[in-house]
Amino acid sequence: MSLGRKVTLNTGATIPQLGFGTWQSEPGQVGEAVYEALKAGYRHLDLATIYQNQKEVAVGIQRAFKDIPGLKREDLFITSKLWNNQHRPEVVEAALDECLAELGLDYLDLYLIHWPVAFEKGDKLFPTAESSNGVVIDNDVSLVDTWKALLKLPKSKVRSVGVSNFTIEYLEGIIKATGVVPAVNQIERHPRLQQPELIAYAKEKGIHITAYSAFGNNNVGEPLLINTPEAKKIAEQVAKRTGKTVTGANVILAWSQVGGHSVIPKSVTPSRIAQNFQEVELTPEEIAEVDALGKNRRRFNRPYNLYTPNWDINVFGEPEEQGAKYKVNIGCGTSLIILENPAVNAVISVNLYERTDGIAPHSVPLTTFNVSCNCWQVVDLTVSSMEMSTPTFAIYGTIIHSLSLTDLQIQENTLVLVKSGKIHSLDSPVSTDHVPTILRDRGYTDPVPVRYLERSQFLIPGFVDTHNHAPQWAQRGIGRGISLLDWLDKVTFAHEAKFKDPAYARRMYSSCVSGFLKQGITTASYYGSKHGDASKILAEVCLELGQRALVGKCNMNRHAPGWYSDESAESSLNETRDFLDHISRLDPGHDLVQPVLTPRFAISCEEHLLRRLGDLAAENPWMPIQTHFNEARDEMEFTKSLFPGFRNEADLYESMGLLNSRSILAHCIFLQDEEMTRLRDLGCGIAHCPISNTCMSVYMVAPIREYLRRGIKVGLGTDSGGGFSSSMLEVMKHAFLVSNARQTSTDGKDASLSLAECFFLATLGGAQVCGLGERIGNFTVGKEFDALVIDGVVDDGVMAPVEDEDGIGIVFEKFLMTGDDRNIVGVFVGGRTVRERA
Ligand SMILES: Nc1nc2[nH]cnc2c(=O)[nH]1
Repeated sequence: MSLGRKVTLNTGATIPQLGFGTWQSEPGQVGEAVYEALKAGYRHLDLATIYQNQKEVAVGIQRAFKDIPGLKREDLFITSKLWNNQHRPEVVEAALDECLAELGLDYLDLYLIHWPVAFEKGDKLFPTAESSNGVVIDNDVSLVDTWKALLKLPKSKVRSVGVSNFTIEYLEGIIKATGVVPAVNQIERHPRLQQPELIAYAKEKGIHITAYSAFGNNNVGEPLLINTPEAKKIAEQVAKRTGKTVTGANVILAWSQVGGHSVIPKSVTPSRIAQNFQEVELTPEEIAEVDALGKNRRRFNRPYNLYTPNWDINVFGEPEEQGAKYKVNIGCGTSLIILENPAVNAVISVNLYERTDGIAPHSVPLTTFNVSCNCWQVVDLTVSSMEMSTPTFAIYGTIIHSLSLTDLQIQENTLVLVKSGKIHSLDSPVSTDHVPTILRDRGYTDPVPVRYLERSQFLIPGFVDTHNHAPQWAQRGIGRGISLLDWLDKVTFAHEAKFKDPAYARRMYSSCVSGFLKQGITTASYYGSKHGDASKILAEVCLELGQRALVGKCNMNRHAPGWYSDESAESSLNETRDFLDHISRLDPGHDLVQPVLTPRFAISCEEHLLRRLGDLAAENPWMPIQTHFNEARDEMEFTKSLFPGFRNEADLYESMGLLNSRSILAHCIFLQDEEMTRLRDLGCGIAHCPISNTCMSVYMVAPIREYLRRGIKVGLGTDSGGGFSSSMLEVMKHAFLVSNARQTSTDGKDASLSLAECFFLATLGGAQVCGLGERIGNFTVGKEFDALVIDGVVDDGVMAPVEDEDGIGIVFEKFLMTGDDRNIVGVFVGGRTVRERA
């Protein structure tokens, strides 16, 4: 029998590792074969439009539904593939519809881009021109274009999307451009083409690998791998060891799944279909014997010079493909350098153009610089999207931002000019007629792209989340109404422990960071898990997706289960140092990502560890520090019992060298008078997290008005997962609500926070708490352009409707109180668009 193993994709769907393939299964046989496979127990079917047999496959599936008791659509995992003449974005959904119609299905479990090669769009599966004997390549549509189109496909029609025959370079390109990691890469893989680099890359990114041509290929006159004497010998050994009938095919199929991959053998012979399903497990020695079959590397499926009609394109970058005319058009960050006025040995001027649409270079040069050159050349440069210089552009419309706690500015008819990621100038009010003159006055003779906001739109600074536990992304909403320490023990540690697995970490962090960006959080101060490696991945994901972030490896060497605790103070420190080095190498200027020292809280750190972290803080006088501080009564009492020699938590952390103007102190519910004075004098910041504070066993309200009155810096935090919401709009509302409760409980002494004050705390206040007040938080000239385009009128939103008589102040209030991420239609970080709602 099959071992019935399934693995989880990065979309959360599960895929059976042993599947059934239909490539090269003739119509007339394939329907029967699929039916036999389903009867034998296969539940994963691999199909494709180009196999031209899907209508018959459909018959086999329907017959199986009738004959196999209890078999339902949701029991099957069905993959199909977009063919090469369907890459143009405008035809992708229609192609899927056609595929579903052929199969008689409502949805696919997985839809793949079959090849990183686009053919001319149209009815012909292999379009050819009279002038050549090869297929017509359409190199004006890029992989990024097609991938984006797949990402837009409705979930109702396809559950997961992925790619096939993609190299690392192509995967990198589409991930960098969209931030979305394909669920699957289906590749030729067998002992003679093991592809270790691609496998390692996929593991790190959380991409599942499905192997096709696992037995080799019988089109080329070479024996299938399963029929080689070596495979047969291993099969005999396994048969002897297990007492089962074992074929070479069983051996190769078992080998193919090592590492969690899936494999899709094809057969139309019922006995073989059934025998392939009799799975075996190999010992490490047997696996090594199969590995050894790979001595003579062989790729069987290379379109250039192998397929008929020929594909004149270099897909895998292998020596055999060097003569190909075309290279794959990846799309992301592919820029053209066009040399102007070239002269031998002269310094010449170069314009770097961004290729924005995959069709033609954008007409606006991103930047101009000089190089020495001694020949004519046009160079194709590949630059990652983050490395690419940010374009100059302007936005015209209403801007809303805070200059201070009490000064909210609503400025209509404003022109914001953004250059090199920063706010170059801000003119207000100006009429649209004057925009060209202003840009000329600023020295722009070439056209600068200007985005004119619509009447329902306005610009606000990006939100700053001062307290966020990235590894709690999947546990949001779990475990309310219990005490903090119980919640950590019963819910949280087990969730965070999963980040030991880098593939899980990458998958979860990609989802988390893009989820926060979508909600307008352009800066987050993240606690990682205790794992240094996973925390590095978190920082990498922030960089890749373009989010500004403080990222910390959580220090915790006691009062947590052994399976989720740093081994010792020393190992905790070593891992932290290694983590800091890594981040400094990743982003040496801390332009986007910087490390933050993160002792979880005093309960989880021995005194020695706290002191040594204090030393690290002193050695790195720029580095922020974050911890939980006076969050709950049980936590405070336990801390006191562990550190009886200190008057309070402020005294404790200050003595350890962890309290200064770089400290971000989460919660601060119960501060003694002396502590408030110390926080103010030392310039510490408070991360106010009203959602989690009101979700535990006790309803806790931090006296924010008092802190503000005393001049202590305050920002807002989602505290996502302790807080159930990852939306700063929700946090602002809660901040208002709990301040209202506080107003009542203090008989009006602590006035509630106004909406404008909450907005300040979510933007500039948060930036100040994170030590970024000079760089972001509002639209002061010279600051980096971290901004959100808000639209009060979106088709699919639920914000209170904007009425004709509503002034912009009312629209803003409606957005803060009733809007959500659907109203956030554009997100910029450092002048780069990191999110755009279609
Ligand atoms: N809210 C919250 N408080 C903590 N104190 C220590 N760890 C945590 C945590 O993960 N969340």
